[in-house]
Amino acid sequence: MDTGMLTTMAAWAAVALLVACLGLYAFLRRSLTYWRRRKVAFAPPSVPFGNYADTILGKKSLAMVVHDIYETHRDQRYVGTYFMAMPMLQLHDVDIIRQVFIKEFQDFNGRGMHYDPSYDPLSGHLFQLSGPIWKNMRVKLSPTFTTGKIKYMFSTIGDCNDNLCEHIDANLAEGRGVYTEDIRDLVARLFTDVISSVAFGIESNSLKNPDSEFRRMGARIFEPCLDVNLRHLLIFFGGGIMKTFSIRSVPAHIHDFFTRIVDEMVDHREKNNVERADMLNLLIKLKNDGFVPVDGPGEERSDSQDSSSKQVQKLEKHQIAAQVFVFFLAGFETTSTTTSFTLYELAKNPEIQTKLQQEVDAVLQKCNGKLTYEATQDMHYMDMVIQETLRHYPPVPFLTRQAMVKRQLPLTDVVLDKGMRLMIPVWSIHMDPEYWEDPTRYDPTRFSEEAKSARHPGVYMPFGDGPRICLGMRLGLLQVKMAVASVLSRATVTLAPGMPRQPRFSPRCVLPSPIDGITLTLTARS
Ligand code: HEM
Repeated sequence: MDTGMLTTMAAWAAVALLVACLGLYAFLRRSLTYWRRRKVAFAPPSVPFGNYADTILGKKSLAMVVHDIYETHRDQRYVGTYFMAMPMLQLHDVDIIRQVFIKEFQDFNGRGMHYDPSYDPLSGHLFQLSGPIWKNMRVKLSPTFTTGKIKYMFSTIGDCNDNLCEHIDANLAEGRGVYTEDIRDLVARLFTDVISSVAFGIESNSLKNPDSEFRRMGARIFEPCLDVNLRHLLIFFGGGIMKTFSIRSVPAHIHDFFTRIVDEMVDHREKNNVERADMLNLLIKLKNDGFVPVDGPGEERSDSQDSSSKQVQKLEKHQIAAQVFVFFLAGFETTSTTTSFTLYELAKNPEIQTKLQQEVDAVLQKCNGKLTYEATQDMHYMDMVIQETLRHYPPVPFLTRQAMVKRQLPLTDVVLDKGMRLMIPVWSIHMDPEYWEDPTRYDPTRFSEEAKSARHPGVYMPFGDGPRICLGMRLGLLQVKMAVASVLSRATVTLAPGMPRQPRFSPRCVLPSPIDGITLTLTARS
């Protein structure tokens, strides 16, 4: 080919590229007028990232960007935003939010998240599903989390907690009564042990071995770095992109690890008729029978027990892997964040810590020093302390819902297109002075029965609300209580030297991740 011809081709290619760029720019500009055309107040977007440039570029966490929008549009009941060119509506009015969560839930039952089990089997889990597939799965899984089933898992959780006590006692002895620990890492390892044991029936041994395979996988899933952050953002808002480029919810080595482990465990248990007090056992029942039996007259019944539909309700093996995966995902990061921030706040608030220690001591005394399930239910001040932590540091600082049909936004005349995503700024509402006096003050008395009943029920939602409320709430709270009680019964916590009094959060993490970790000094109690 001669040089003239090459030059002409390069020129045409440049023109084509320019036209494509201009076309894309015009498309984005037009898309970004969606809310203006509908006369809905909106946060001014920019090309190409809409309102989320800082999050996509890893400069600010999604929760902070959502919070900035909340702060600058505080007077609006809802505000239009754009994730790149995709319009979303951020809801500020707590009455509208409650209608969406509860009363008109049937039209908003999705989170708008990516899932496509055909090439990404682990995406087919409860958190990412929507519509009838979600409903069917939720009905099947609900009996796995009844009080009876949680009691059934209690001894397993207790064993992991005993390891925590041994670890603290050994370190206190070695440090002659005082030592310093990265609490966030410690409890992440503890809960990795708890969840791998109650979900998979595997002793991951992460407390003793920080380099265990389960701990490495868990740490990688939530690592505060740009590629993990982008993958999480795509799961929330970029399902189309994920499908087009066959991007999976987790990197290949994590996908392979979880699917292999579950395959091996299911085969092993079925061949050897092994029964264990864990979730995998219950999921295998769902695979073989289509339902898990309820425990007694006080337990929740579920549609999954309708024998006429047992055939359609049986789980496939890949669905077991996805559900076990979400229990792992949802089960250790949320509880670690809650436990470590509770201990952090107790370290900053010694009077609250002393009061809680007194309650723990009294309850432990009643059960001869060995924590029982019933004893954990007797710790009422502990409940208030944990609830206040969850107000300050909700592990899931924002929630999403999706309009499953074209319809009006409840209590307004705004028409939502089918598929429209709704953003609920949980953390901003938890910190709004309109609902919480002096919101930055850590004060568990906000959660006395009297104070709770005097408040609008929609201003506190660390576990979400309505039919999609966290399925593992009771299990999560139990884990946190047991870990906090174990620490406080043997040590008093204070901030380690250099630990800031105001945590700084990583801009590259969808879930709150303190940049400085949470390092505390533990001093043996006399
Ligand atoms: C302190 C601990 C925890 C917190 C703060 C928490 C918070 C949440 C939140 C905010 C949601 C979304 C709810 C909504 O959209 O309305 C959720 C969903 C979920 N959580 Fe938790 N969670 C915790 C512990 C756990 C544990 C221990 C498990 C299981 C082992 C678990 C399993 C789930 C599942 C399966 C869902 C999806 C429910 C659905 O979509 O139907 N969570 N959680």
